[in-house]
Amino acid sequence: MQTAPAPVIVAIDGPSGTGKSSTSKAVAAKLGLRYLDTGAQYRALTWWMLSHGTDVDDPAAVAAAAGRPDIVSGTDPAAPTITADGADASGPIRTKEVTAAVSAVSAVPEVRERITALQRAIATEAPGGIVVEGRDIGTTVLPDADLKVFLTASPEARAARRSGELKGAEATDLAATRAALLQRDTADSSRKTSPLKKADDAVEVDTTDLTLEQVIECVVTLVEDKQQAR
Ligand SMILES: Nc1ncnc2c1ncn2[C@@H]1O[C@H](COP(=O)(O)OP(=O)(O)OP(=O)(O)O)[C@@H](O)[C@H]1O
Ligand SMILES: Nc1ccn([C@H]2C[C@H](O)[C@@H](COP(=O)(O)O)O2)c(=O)n1
Repeated sequence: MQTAPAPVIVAIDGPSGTGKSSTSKAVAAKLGLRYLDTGAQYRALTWWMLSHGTDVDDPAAVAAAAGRPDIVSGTDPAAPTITADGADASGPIRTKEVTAAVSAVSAVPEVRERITALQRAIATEAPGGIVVEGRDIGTTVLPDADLKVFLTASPEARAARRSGELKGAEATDLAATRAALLQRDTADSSRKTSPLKKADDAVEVDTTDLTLEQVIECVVTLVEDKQQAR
């Protein structure tokens, strides 16, 4: 009788716009794994705080509200979902207001403690394995992951990619897009608790001159190599 392969845990980290979400979703779909977007969890909590009058610039107020909403992530890579107290947060979490506030909210230790516990529970319960993407997955959330990947890309490439997703005047303002993502990288890398950082044992993939399909293929091969080596 054949035994089912042991679940595989894949951690994908990197700065904003390096392709973590697109790559992770596609890799999970190809390999039959679950998928968790941890940035969406921090964004959903930020959205809930903004909608409930929490002063997101006051770490004490953020800490006090950190445990209040129920944040639930659906982990099907073909249709990931995110809700806060039952409300669909998938649209509102992509607004400029949430993007501008999420680094401050996610820097608060009580927020990280709560969201990290959620992430670990989801990863442990994933049947067959999971691809988890974020900033501190390989270093803090899942330090025993079977494979850790750290995606990078030049600021110019990342700004051009992000610009392609925006509409109207925002889409053409490459310099402003570049400045905003570098500002978020600086905040995420310099916070005290669990900053954005490459794990020592992560494989770094520079995606600047790679197509999305090439990056996906590269990560699928890395996962398959790990599975075969077990
Ligand atoms: N290698 C690539 N070549 C060209 N475009 C890409 C590549 N990888 C991703 N993209 C595009 O860049 C944009 C940003 O990608 P994605 O959202 O996956 O990045 P991310 O690292 O998850 O960003 P964030 O951390 O801000 O959520 C998307 O429009 C995506 O289609
Ligand atoms: N593991 C994580 C994931 C995300 N964050 C914070 C920092 C990001 O700026 C923000 C939004 O993430 P994105 O949707 O752009 O991937 O959430 C974090 O601190 N740790």
